[in-house]
Amino acid sequence: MKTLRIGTRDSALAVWQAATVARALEAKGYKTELVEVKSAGDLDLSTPLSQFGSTGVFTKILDEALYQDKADIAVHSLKDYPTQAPEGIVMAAVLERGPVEDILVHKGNLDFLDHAAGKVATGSIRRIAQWKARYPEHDNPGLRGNVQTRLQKLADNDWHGAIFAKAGLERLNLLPEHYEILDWMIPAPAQGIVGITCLESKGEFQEILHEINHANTALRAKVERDFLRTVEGGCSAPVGAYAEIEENQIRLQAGVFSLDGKEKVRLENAVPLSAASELGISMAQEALKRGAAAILEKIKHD
Ligand SMILES: NCc1[nH]cc(CCC(=O)O)c1CC(=O)O
Repeated sequence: MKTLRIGTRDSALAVWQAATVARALEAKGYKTELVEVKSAGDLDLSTPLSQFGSTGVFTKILDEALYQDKADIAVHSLKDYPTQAPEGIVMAAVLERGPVEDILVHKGNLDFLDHAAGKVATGSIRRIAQWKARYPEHDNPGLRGNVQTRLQKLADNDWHGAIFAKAGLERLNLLPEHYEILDWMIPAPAQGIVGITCLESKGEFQEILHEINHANTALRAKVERDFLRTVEGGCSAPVGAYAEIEENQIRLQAGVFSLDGKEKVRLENAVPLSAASELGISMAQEALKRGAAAILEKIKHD
């Protein structure tokens, strides 16, 4: 078998994720090499992410690498990958989920949480909406860039804290001394999950990737992303979804939030594993009926 070319973005986190995929494949006896590419989302740090229009700003460049046969497979943070894969591309495997939580990195003093002048930086509309729901007086300065850049910006500014995915910091050994797990914040669908794509036409790569697929993680990701796909209708929306498998059941917690934090629809439901394929979709339909449709319509308008 020839060497598998693994496409990855060139950020430290992306390379860590791709190297982890490489190790898993090598443990199964395959040879690998990394092919690093830059993405538009990494190059233009001045534009807020929400203004790139559609989802997939980080991921298109790796889709291109597959189409152009520059890579055989491509490694993504699954939460950044569109819920509908582009024509001819399949999400062929996921690795076992890492930490799923959002965390608040702060400067050693949490007193600001009780004060109106609190400043907590994040570039994610899902995080802003949930933060505003809990701390309506606080300011949420925008924050973009890779993990190291964002930690540096926090250090350089007068902000009290900034929000991160625990997975990203832990994977790079950058978890700082002062942080709090935000157990009340619903994570992004598929947060903490590494996904691997290849061309649909390449059955041989799909079979290889199947060998490293983590089935439990794949099921949780499917339910969370089914919820997102059903509510979102293509735009990047403030949506959280978190699925857990317990014995023979799968439980989904999900939420859709208005940007000012004033409106929210939160749901939680558990069903037998045999009904997992319907759970995300039916809960999304329920959420839309209970007000999520109106929240999302307003966001599209503004
Ligand atoms: N949107 C950027 C992004 N994409 C994946 C991760 C971290 C790994 C993960 O959540 O799977 C991050 C950083 C963050 O959200 O703080």
